[in-house]
Amino acid sequence: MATSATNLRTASLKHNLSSLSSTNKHSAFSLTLRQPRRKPRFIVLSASLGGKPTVLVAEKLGEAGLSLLKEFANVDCSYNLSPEELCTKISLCDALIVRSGTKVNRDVFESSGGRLKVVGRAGVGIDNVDLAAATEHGCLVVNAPTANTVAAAEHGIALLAAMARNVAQADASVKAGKWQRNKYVGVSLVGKTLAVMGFGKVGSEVARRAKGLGMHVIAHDPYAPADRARAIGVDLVSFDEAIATADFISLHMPLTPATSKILNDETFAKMKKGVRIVNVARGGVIDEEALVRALDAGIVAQAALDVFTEEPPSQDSKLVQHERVTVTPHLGASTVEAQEGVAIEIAEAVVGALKGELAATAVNAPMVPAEVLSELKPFVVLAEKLGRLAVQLVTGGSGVKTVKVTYGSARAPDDLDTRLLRAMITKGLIEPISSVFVNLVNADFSAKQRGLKIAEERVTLDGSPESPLNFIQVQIANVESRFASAISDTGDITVEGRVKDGIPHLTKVGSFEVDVSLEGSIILCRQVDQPGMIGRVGSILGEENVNVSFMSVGRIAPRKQAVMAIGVDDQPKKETLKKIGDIPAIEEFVFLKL
Ligand SMILES: NC(=O)c1ccc[n+]([C@@H]2O[C@H](COP(=O)([O-])OP(=O)(O)OC[C@H]3O[C@@H](n4cnc5c(N)ncnc54)[C@H](O)[C@@H]3O)[C@@H](O)[C@H]2O)c1
Ligand SMILES: O=C(O)[C@H](O)COP(=O)(O)O
Repeated sequence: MATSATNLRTASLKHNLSSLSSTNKHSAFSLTLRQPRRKPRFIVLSASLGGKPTVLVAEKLGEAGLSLLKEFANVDCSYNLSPEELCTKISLCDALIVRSGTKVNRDVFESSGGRLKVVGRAGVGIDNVDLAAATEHGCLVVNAPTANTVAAAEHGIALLAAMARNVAQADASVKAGKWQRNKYVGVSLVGKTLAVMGFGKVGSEVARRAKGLGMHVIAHDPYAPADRARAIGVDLVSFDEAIATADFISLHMPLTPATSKILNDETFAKMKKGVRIVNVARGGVIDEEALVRALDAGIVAQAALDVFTEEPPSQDSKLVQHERVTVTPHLGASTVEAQEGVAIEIAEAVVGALKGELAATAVNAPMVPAEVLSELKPFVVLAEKLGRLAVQLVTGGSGVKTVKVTYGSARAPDDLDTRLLRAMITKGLIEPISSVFVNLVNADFSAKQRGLKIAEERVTLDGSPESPLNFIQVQIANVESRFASAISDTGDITVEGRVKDGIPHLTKVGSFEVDVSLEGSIILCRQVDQPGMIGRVGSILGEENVNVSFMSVGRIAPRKQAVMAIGVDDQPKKETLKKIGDIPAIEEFVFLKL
């Protein structure tokens, strides 16, 4: 077997391993442990002793939700509070409910003096809530992820049609006393190709509706199951094919490091001249300055935008003022029906959390006693990072649907509870590709919702059962990889890791053994093994001031193919990665964020 023949040599260039904590924005919440045979509970209100808890509703909430809240709590509806006013009020509140317009930052949690126990986000995105601060202050955050899906999809379709027929521009013109019938000739939707970018809850509803309008719908979503797309007559295609063939592009992916400014000068240049763009996802997925350039160059004929990098955008924004751009003030979720639904969903979640019940829409997780965490903590970090790595290696195929996790342990099967580890692998697999937040409470629910099946297998090893685990292996079946060497003999994307001296390490990629600590980010290169490779890559990174934390090379045999794993503290620039790719002996490489 390739692995047993692998000759592992590790060039440890620099050890900067002081912190075990993961650097991604959600990981601070991932350390929720299930205590065996005990039902986990969220924090229970202490401030409500002897009376009803107080819920501050800081943005308008549907009546049905308010009624539910009032049955259980004193409800203070105070809208348009300044940051200072919010901080003053919060010390008297046990829960806070907001939409996207209120910044719930660290100051809010600090000002609460420990009384604030639950923040409810009446909607999907929680970009406006400081999750790290919430968890540090023992405050649970819950959201309402499903009730506004249809509203967002309908708004996408409304913008699509309004844009194609110049509705907003023509309306303004008539109101200004003009009658410009020739100026506002539109384009038809029927028979045109719509590319839905992000085929999740909202994207698939948009696709369904666009089919009804007679459009030819394609979709790009590397993680969506092909059968779900097929079921509504949509072809899943690559990113390049989607943007190059579309007459209309509608964006429905979450804002993640991978999707940030995914529409930029380079990608606009690949689009059909005269393409029309709709964005009801998040402003940050478009490079807004590049969009203005593409509009002025005639590449993009029109755009219709509900969301902006900064909200509200500045009044003199060239994009907002552009005559071929239609804008709305983040109205995707704003229908009477959606807001009633969201209000009920969030009120139930907040009341449940105040009672100490588990919430399926919990975004973070409760703090747990340190002694419970201590044994599994490094494996929890390892599990999440392996999930993150594995999903970032996927490029296509039938979607991420089947994941096999193998735990190698010397402990008896009932002496190792893997639910936390499975939850963290699920978190790692789902979060980089969606707007869903996963923790121990909602992991299985989130996986099921996405049609993701996680099969677990235990391999009982000889040796001392002192450590709970020897290794964790994560395999994704029926997918293609953007790093072909990550596919092992079984045909699956395979990554394996171990904990060494308390630090999680990546120890196997595909059939290649490597050894790199799972911190910062990782570059994987497949190369023809030869002298000087570590030095060449190391000096390119050094010249660009990218700090290398670890480097190792796993090879099948001397001078044959090898995989080099390089841990880096900083994100290399595109040009730096290109220089590495340009080294003749390097056959493929990939940059992965942990
Ligand atoms: N304008 C509004 O008021 C409004 C309302 C609701 C949702 N939203 C936004 O719409 C977006 C979608 O929400 P949702 O509820 O459908 O989320 P979702 O998680 O159900 O769907 C997101 C989809 O994007 C896919 N995806 C991830 N990375 C991708 C990539 N690089 N390329 C292509 N696809 C990728 C995921 O696989 C997933 O299927 C989110 O950004 C959400 O915040 C906006
Ligand atoms: O994230 C969401 O749910 C949407 O963007 C809607 O945000 P809103 O509740 O502020 O309208």
